[in-house]
Amino acid sequence: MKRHRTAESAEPTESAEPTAPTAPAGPSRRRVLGAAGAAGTAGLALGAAGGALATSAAAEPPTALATVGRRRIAFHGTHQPGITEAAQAHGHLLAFDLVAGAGRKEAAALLRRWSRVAGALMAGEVPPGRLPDTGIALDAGPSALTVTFGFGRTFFDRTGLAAHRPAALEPLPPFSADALDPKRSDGDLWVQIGADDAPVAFHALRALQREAAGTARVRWQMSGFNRSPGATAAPRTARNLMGQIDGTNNPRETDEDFGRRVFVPAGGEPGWMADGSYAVLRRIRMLLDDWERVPLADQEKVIGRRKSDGAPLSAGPDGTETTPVDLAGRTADGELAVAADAHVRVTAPETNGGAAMLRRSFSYHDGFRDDGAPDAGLLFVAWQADPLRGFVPVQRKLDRGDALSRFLRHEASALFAVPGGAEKGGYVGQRLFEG
Ligand SMILES: C=CC1=C(C)c2cc3[nH]c(cc4nc(cc5[nH]c(cc1n2)c(C)c5CCC(=O)O)C(CCC(=O)O)=C4C)c(C)c3C=C
Ligand SMILES: [Fe+2]
Repeated sequence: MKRHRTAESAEPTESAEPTAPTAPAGPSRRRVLGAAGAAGTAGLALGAAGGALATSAAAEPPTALATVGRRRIAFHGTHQPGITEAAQAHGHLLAFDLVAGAGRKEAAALLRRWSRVAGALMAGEVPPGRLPDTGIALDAGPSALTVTFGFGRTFFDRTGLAAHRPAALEPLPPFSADALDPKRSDGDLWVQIGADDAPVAFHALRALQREAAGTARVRWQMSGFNRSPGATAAPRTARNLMGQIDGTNNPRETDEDFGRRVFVPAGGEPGWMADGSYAVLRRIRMLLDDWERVPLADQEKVIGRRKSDGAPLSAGPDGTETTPVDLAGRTADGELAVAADAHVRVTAPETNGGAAMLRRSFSYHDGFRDDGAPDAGLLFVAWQADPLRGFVPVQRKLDRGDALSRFLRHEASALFAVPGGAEKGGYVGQRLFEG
């Protein structure tokens, strides 16, 4: 009988193949469940709580996982996971602050524990931990889980590592449209979790939070979502909560300059950030009540693309999402086809001295505000080798005159240094702590 891919059993498919094998050799969650009651394996692996959870399961070999559960992404590698892969259906973004008395040694130990836990979780295994596993993700495969770790500006002072702080972590400049909540901004440490299954994502969140106890405390947490795999007939670019296809003109891994735009080069400063990247996070609330009153043709002018299929307004009726935008294109009346303040014109690399970033965002909905408006929008996450040559110039330009900005409120902001990936047997940030 088929089993899903685990560290012990490989059943590769194109989408399930990790780019590199993961190190932890913990028991597969489904294998543990299937073997419950047999030779006490489950009790050993899960502790008392997990063993109790598993006793009702039949001692049968696990059946094949459905597509969503099978997909496994490697934890170890040149870059951390969660940057270049398509954003998953469920995401959690969390910032932690070190607790009083926790310094460099404690932080390094935490990153070591977090890396072990993340590697196991991403392989679909029961994570090692100081407490018995919660069992939240029992039965499920890896489900494309990724866990990504970053360091905020304040981390370096608190750990005596100020001399190693990247210059790129200078605070972002203020923008006129900012209405930032400091309690939901910044932070010493950042964890980005994504998975195509909601319990798998929450399981990771709890496992990582529990490992932090005594060293770091959650400062803020935001949860988001994207379309579930399989919801469309074929994989499509995501839509945001304004209904637009969003992500079309992202840099592609096949672009000649992709690596240079997104990742810090070897030989870059500081040395420990080689192969790392900088993540800018903005919680951007959408004024959906206002937006939804705007007629379709005007909504399309705001962006510069058709809503139905994402084709640029500079293309004719046969244009598609992938038709290149012609910023000089004119309508029959001689007007610019993509308006002077259209979002795609204002943000295009051509109008920003080549500035580009990889956008990998999650939508969010956190209920309703006192006035009845949805508290909903975009957890905008932008990846770049240098925020001063990616996010900052583009946001400055948006601030000065972008048709979309009047429907948006930037409510939280953070910037994190995300080091390169961990080697097998190593941990994220090792070069910072030990280099
Ligand atoms: C500072 C950078 C950006 C912010 C903030 C931002 C917010 C934001 N964008 C959309 C919707 C769309 N953005 C699109 C394209 C696009 N956006 C940015 C940058 C920021 N967006 C860039 C660099 C680009 C690509 C420009 C290009 O090269 O053509 C699009 C069009 C489709 C696409 O290419 O992705 C949409 C739609 C929202 C809703 C939003 C804040 C909530
Ligand atoms: Fe945008």
